Amino acid sequence: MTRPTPAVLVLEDGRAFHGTSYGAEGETFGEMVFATGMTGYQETLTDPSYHRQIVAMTAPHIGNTGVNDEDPESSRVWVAGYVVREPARVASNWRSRRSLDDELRRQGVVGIAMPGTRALTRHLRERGAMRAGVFTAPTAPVEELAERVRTSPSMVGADLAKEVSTAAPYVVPAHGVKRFTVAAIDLGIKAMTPYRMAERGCEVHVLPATATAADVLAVDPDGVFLSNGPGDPAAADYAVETLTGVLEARRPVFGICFGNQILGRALGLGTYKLRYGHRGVNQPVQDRRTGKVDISAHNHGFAVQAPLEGPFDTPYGRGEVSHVNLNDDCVEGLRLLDYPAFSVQYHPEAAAGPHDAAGLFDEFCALMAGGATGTKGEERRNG
Ligand SMILES: NC(=O)CC[C@H](N)C(=O)O
Repeated sequence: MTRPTPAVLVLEDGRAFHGTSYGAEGETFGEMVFATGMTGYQETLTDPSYHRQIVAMTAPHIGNTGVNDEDPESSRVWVAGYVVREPARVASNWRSRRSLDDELRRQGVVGIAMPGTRALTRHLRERGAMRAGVFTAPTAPVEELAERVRTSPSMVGADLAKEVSTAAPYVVPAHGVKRFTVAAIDLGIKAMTPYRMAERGCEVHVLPATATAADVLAVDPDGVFLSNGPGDPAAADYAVETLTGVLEARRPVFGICFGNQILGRALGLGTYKLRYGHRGVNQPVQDRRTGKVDISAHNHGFAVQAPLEGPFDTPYGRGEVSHVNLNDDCVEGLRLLDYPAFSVQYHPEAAAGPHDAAGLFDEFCALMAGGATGTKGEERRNG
């Protein structure tokens, strides 16, 4: 048996964790984040929102069910690096096609298996988000590697949606009878999202991140959807501009995660970086209209700054914070009261994850069925 290759994870503050190489060998840099889901490592790895992030899994065994060809959320692994405690020695599942180790190697994803994932998570919770590097077979001392980590790009100010978005538009057909046309702006969309809309009779026209309002309106959509995506929402002015054009045209709008942040910005709200973000499948979110709590899937490092108490003014009438996270009171949803638009900071498409919030897609359909308050709705009602 060959000896495992040593590897080291180095944080920008100089803290280092030793282990062995997992996946491809080499070196990689990114923002260090931890994900707490006990299941769904394939969906995590292929979520474009993790672009340029090194993801540590807090669940201690990863790879147990191998890799299948059905669960990926996109055509490739997006994480910049992968940190696990103990890789499964045997992959066992009827859908498994290959081991996770092989898949990471095939896709050139550098990772580390190390005993310290719990210590790492506690460190990030105490010190906050920071950059990191994974180095296999390292030859330089840790302090030198930390110096290199400190010269790698920061997540604050990073405009990444364009790097993961589709190059060309495509259409996901409605399942069964078509009820609505949706224009979905792909800022890093996950495969499950158009699927959830298609199951509800939506024909989904997925458009590149740089689509203009004119491109969106050319689809003549009943509703416009803004997806999740990587990077700092404060850097995505083009998406805010497109959404502003859509809002001026008074089409119904629904946004998820990055989409929630972009809607917030279009309403004149700011965004900020959370201390260490929410990534996992058991975050409690309360719908403030009903008091109902959903257990929900999350992946966000930024959040919208909005007044929690009472409606606030926006260029499109009154808005309110519709959902809050019960762990930290962070804004988890926005809703306009005088215009058919809403968004959530979490993932109702939830694969993997709880399905408590799947009804939000029905709410979007109900908004589209009600028609826009503007031209298209009027036309439908009159014609
Ligand atoms: N999943 C997402 O859409 C993430 C949005 C944004 N990149 C954040 O980290 O907050």
